Amino acid sequence: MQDTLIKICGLSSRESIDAAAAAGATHVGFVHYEPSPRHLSLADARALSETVPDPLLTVLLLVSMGPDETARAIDAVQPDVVQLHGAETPEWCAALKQALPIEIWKAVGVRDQAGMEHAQRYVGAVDRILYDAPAGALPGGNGLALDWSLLSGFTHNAPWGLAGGLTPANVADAIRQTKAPLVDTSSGVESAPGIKDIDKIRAFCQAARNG
Ligand SMILES: O=C(O)c1ccccc1NCC(=O)[C@H](O)[C@H](O)COP(=O)(O)O
Repeated sequence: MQDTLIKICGLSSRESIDAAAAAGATHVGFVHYEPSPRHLSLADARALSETVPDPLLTVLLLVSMGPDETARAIDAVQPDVVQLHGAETPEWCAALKQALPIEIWKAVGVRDQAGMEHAQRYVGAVDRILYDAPAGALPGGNGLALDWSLLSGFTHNAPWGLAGGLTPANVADAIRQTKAPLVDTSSGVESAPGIKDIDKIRAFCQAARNG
């Protein structure tokens, strides 16, 4: 069986990137969304992404940005993946996927079975669907979990991942229950909003690898 992919999101320091790399994470996420405590300017996201060691992949998070702004952000940061975390439609995602040689992921907040069905509109339009809790104070990164039982018996027709409220204490259980091929965390490895905790990053990666 393939190892679970591990994304640590909302990083803002070289130290946390190095910790994620050393702990075996596969992806690191940079949030470009001004209301977020994890917001990075495009210049800061670019500077940090240049410090990301191979084979760690960089994910740029954008929220409901227009075409020109999106193109500017991607051009500035040069990520491996763009994670769209707002109201982006399947059509918009598909157009972006066609235009760019990088992966496009769509985060979708799901509350119930109908939400899971609705999310399937993105199959074929993106490279991965990331199932998250419904938006809270922020579109994502709220530390809220979705109902994992929605995923446990679900037939997936596209690559996917699990986000929302994952912590070092619950990630192994989440993987066992849902069989998620990728897990994503942000607030679960922080000591305060926007402040990553190196020990929690290590513990999360270890628990996910053993899950
Ligand atoms: O982290 C943010 O501040 C953020 C802001 C706007 C859109 C998305 C954001 N974060 C996304 C993530 O960190 C994760 O993909 C996901 O939502 C899990 O977050 P968490 O529940 O905190 O682990």
